[in-house]
Amino acid sequence: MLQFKLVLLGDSSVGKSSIVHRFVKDSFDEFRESTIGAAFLSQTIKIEDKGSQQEVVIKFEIWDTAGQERYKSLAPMYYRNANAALVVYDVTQQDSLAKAQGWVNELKTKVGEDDLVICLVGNKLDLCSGEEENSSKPKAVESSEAEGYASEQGLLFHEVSAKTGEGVRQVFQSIGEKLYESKKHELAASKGRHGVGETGNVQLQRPSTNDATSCCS
Ligand SMILES: Nc1nc2c(ncn2[C@@H]2O[C@H](COP(=O)(O)OP(=O)(O)OP(=O)(O)O)[C@@H](O)[C@H]2O)c(=O)[nH]1
Repeated sequence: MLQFKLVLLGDSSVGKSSIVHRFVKDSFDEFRESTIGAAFLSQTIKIEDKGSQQEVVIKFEIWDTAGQERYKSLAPMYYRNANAALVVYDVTQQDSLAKAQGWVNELKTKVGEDDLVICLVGNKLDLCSGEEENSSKPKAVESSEAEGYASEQGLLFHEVSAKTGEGVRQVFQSIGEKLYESKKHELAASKGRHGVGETGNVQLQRPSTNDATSCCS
């Protein structure tokens, strides 16, 4: 089993916790409370090795950070040593894309582009479907704008709804596949350099906090 550390970043209320809860527990809460500090959850997925067509199990150790401004200084503690980052914005709030872009810049400066898979995620797609008359809102961030930015920056890009579940699994699946491919290349390169293979479980960076379950929203 491969283990990867993943962090969620983004403005308050964009739906970071809701995306994680949809992925880990397949549930959604209309009245979710804002996260305090950060929350930790984990989930495994299976991906297919394209060469051998064998299934590979990937475990994500997920740090869901608090988006409120007063917790901003804590974020480096959670993105340090991360293998992947989900940078989330709300498709109905243009400002939230600017905040997401700020996080992308910070990650690229502080963690480095080669060490981190970054996925830009536009959430709350259901609000723009026009199906729910009472809650429906105009789409403030066009897909082409966010997608163009993501491709310029070399990021993965997805639009999702934590409420309906649309697209959520694909986010983690595509991150898992990308991390697995880079891990394979890394192992092949190290095998070439040292003339020896690596077998068994591969442990990647772990969260630096001792008690992973101590802080929850
Ligand atoms: N309609 C709709 N509402 C959503 C969706 N995702 C989240 N919400 C709602 O948006 C609000 C904020 O969601 P959270 O998941 O707490 O947002 P967050 O980004 O974790 O917020 P912080 O913890 O403050 O950083 C909650 O009321 C959710 O029910 C979605 O996909 N569609």
